[in-house]
Amino acid sequence: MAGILRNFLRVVQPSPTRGDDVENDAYNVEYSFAIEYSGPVSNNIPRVLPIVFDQIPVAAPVASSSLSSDSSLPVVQPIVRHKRLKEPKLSSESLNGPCVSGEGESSTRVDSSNALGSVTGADSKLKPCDGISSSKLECSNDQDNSSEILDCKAGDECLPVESEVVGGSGKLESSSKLECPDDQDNSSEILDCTAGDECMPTVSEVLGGSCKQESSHCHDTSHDDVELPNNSQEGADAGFHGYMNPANSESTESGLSSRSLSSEVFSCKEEYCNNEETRGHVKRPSAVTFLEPDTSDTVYEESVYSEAESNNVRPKAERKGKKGSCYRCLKGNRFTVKEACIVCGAKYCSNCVVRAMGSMPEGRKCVPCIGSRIDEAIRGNLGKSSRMLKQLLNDMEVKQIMKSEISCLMNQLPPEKVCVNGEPLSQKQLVMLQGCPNPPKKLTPGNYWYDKVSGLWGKDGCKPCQIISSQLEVGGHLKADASNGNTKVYINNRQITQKELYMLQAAGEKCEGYPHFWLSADGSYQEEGQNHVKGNIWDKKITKLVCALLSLPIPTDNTRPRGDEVNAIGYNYFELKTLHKLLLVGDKKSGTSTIYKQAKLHFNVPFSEDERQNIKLIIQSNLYRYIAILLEGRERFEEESLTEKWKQVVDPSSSSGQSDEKTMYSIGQRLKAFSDWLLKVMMAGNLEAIFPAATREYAPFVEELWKDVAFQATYNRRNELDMLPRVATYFLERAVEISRPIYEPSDMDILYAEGVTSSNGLSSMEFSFPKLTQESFVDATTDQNDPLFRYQLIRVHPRSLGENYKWLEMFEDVDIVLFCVSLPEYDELVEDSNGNPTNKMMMSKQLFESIVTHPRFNEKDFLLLLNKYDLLEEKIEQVPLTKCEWFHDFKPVISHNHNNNSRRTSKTSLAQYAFHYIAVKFKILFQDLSGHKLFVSQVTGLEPDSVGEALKYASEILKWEEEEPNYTHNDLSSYTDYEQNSLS
Ligand SMILES: Nc1nc2c(ncn2[C@@H]2O[C@H](COP(=O)(O)OP(=O)(O)OP(=O)(O)O)[C@@H](O)[C@H]2O)c(=O)[nH]1
Ligand SMILES: [Mg+2]
Repeated sequence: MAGILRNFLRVVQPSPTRGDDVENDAYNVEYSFAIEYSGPVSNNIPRVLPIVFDQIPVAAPVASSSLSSDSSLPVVQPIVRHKRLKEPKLSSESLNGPCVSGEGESSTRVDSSNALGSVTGADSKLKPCDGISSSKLECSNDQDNSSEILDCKAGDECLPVESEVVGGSGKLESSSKLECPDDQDNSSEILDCTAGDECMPTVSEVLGGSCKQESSHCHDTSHDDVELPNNSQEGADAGFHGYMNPANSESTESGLSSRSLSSEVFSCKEEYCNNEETRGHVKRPSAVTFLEPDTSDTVYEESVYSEAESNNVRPKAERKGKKGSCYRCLKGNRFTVKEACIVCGAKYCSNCVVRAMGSMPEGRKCVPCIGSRIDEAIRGNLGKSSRMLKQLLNDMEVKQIMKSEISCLMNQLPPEKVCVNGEPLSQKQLVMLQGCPNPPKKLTPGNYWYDKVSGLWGKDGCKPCQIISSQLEVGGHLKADASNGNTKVYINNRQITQKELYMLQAAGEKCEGYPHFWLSADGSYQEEGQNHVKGNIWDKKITKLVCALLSLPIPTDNTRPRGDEVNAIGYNYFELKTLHKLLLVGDKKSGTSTIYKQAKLHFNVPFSEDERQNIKLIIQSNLYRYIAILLEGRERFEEESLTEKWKQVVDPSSSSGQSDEKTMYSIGQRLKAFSDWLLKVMMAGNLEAIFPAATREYAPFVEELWKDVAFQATYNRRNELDMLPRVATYFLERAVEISRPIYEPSDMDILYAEGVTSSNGLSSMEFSFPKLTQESFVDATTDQNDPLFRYQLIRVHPRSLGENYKWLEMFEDVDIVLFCVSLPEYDELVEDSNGNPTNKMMMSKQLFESIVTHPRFNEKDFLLLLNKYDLLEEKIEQVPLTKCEWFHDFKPVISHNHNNNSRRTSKTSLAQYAFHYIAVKFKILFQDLSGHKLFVSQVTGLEPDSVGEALKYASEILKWEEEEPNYTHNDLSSYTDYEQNSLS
């Protein structure tokens, strides 16, 4: 048996005895098997005691706010040093951690009343570690239960690790061995903590909280010996776990690897615990510092900081390196992708981010910033992970970090910084506000007004921006001038703004005589002093549309409070939806309505039954218009033919010499009567008035016409009819089917149909991108592929913008403008307002300039949609781009190799050249007008994917804008997916 095992398992004997032949010994290993012991039972047999996990002391994070308020909790009082200490050595021999000797978790209470901030105990005292060489720090436990805080002989100024304060006695040697001899007899456990092993909290352990128990093993003062083998593995070699402890990769730091989550809050890492401030990081006031050993044994307490206070002082990053470089390694430039600390703003490159931020228990904060308040300016970015993190960590870790970033106590909004109706909120009120079914979105510090009765909510001095749950007991009394209205019309005692007045008027309220209204949360309203409800403003569709256009809030299903839910504590920020507004605008026939409809179909935003019925009637009306154009053409063709015939009759050389009144374009009596009537109606401009009502009645004529030879002959020459739009062919091919009463328009019919969206010039829809699958989570370019991110696409026709585009003001809060230009219009003419023929591209350019320079659109993002690319490809071969004066210098260098194979390529490239050229022209124009960068996308409105990608691109731009602090320019340009069709 042993022989067989020997063959399989070549075991090298661990320690060959002196004099033996090592070579032979390697094959002389004997294997023994356990056999049942039947001898006498002795008390001396060593037993492994079961570990009761509940009794293992755990270092838990203590909220600073609770520390300050609860005097029963032990607090280490801060001590400010007098003298600047010597710069420490950053070598494996440097000693960074002071040791706090304590008895055990029961005896290591820190008394907040202790003037010296020392550890309490019968004979608490602080003293430096005497007689320790620069490479060795020994901290022995005191048998008499006294606690000692030992400082380093080497003069290193150190902060105590909280876990050490809790009870760490140890001996630290240059070999990174930490020995903790315990003189107590009752200690019976030997726990070896291997750095990077169980003592090393991984992200998931830390976040899961499991590491607390394990790491606390290392600090249990009852342990005899704690050994930490040297872990000098560098950087990437150390892997992710190595990253979690910066010390592991750069210096030997005993004790660090055994720190729990809470210990990281008061961490004492190589960079932070010595005198050297974190590179690029202005160190926040030390909670506890120690005097140099040679000055005195006495430690002075001078600080007035409480921990909570110090937490409120937000550290600011100071750049040590050149502009754009990483704050830690000082390498890189502004193109280097970096992650920013949400507190101090220090930015770290991908090599340094995990080292600088550790396990990120409070999200993306560099270690010294843990426990500090976030920069309020970037509150909106909390929980939005960056691509860098997704590349460095796995998706679960990223999710957990983002969750902690959003939900950890320290990152919550300070209640006193939110004033509602002039009064700062209490913690309870803030929780109530954020925990209600419909809380304010993106709440940041500031002054707000809240109409408790209707639920209207807005920033002080501004129109309402949301309808939140009503009847919440938060803030003071609503003031009449809360929203700075000047209309003399009041709602619930607040003078409303002009936009709200428009909304009331849209709802049918004349508002004559400056009335005062009571508006309740469900939308019902009545005039003050009258006892009957006048109506419900939300019942009318028009009110909602007007609100959407004026950026006024409309109620959601959650608006009404539901008793117990109002007071619910805890809220999930992930569930807050963000609505981004996209304004789609372009000159006439640029293709905006096609893009709008395509978006509806692409994102499965259904057309209601009513809408479908309307669309059906529009398509049928359009059909009669196309037929009328053809019939008009038929008349012309008939006349031309007759003239031709007469010419032949009078021509003596003609063989027949006979003529009749009929040509191939002549139609029968019945159809002629119909044709005459239809043309008369069209000339009188009554087509839209008579149809669609007459559609059913005249359907038989359509069928008859379509079968008629003369009509078919005309149809074959349809390209000669300027009035007939290209899209007419699509419908005329199915004229008989469409004219029938049972006709139901398909999605394609809706897409091609003219006039579906332009009846009032305004349309609006909401959509979101499809949810990501689990696998694509990490690879996803953004988080926006999440149904929680919602977008509102508002399409507006320029004719609805009024004189001098004054109604553009209604769209002041859109997030991005999608400006649509029809590419093939470069040679087309249209009459301008003075009746002069003008190039359509120049008209588009004019409209573009007007919108870009509109004061309300100064800072807006613009995405230029260069539409109808398919038509450009066709046209550019026939008509030079230089037909448009603006494009006079278009001189592409095209290969002259015109053999058959290269024909297709050269055609494509000419259109591509033209597209890029036009894009650049607009970019330069935009840069001149606004000083900003114009984004450009190539679109073919009739292709669903093309529109989908353009909208995706718009969403990416919005995302970049939001994440700008985290992304550098370099990062933005790496979205190569979109660069194929888009110019950024
Ligand atoms: N071939 C092609 N035709 C397009 C494309 N986009 C729009 N069209 C057609 O262009 C015509 C005008 O498009 P619309 O979407 O109605 O243009 P608009 O901006 O709404 O203009 P108004 O009708 O004045 O409101 C329609 O017949 C569309 O079918 C495209 O990408 N390719
Ligand atoms: Mg249209």
